Amino acid sequence: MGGKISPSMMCVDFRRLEESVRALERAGVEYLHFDIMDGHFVPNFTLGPDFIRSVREMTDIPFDYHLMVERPEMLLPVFDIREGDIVSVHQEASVHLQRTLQQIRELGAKPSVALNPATPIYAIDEVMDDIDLVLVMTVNPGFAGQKLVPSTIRKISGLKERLLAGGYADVEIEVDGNVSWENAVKMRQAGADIFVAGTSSVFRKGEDIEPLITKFRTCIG
Ligand SMILES: O=C(CO)[C@H](O)[C@H](O)COP(=O)(O)O
Repeated sequence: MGGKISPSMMCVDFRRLEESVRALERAGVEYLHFDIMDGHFVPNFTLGPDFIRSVREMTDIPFDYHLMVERPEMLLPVFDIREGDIVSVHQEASVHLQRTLQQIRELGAKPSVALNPATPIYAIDEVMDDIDLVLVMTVNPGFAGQKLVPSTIRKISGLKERLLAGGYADVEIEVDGNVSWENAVKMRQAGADIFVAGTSSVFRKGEDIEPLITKFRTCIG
């Protein structure tokens, strides 16, 4: 099975939101990635619950919530989280990480831990039974259009080996940050399963989304 695509909704042209969602549906993307930033955990503010709910009314594509916020457990109730959605919380931001992951599971969603580039993979050893995914940040979170942190490619392959050796082959690896055509190929070879596609690949000024998604699929096939 090929890699899955989760387009970064902070990179959409908001003036053409509905049109973009329709194009993503036609292109068959597996998820929509919502970058939720609180101005504390990361130095930026982005998508809030009202915006995300308005997209929920447009489509049945499963949502991929990426909470780049402090104390994510406080915010879980404000989002319309549904069965089959992904919810990622940062290891660095959640004091009671295991409890938060359980809360996500109880909502019927797939619990995921996100790791900043400087966070080692062993930081999630004690919650391996509580997760369906690991989100490896390949840039420092906060802004689109950044350059890849090169050591994160090695981190993806290290994580893949650790998952296989530990009996967690079903845990998927998602990658986010400068997932360009070239970087996506390297990330796929290293073991990534789900690719957050942003300004580096499928959201380019003046270009149609569908052919860009088709091209992106050839990189993660
Ligand atoms: O979470 C993010 C940054 O924190 C964005 O999803 C991502 O970086 C956007 O993609 P690109 O790097 O391709 O512009």
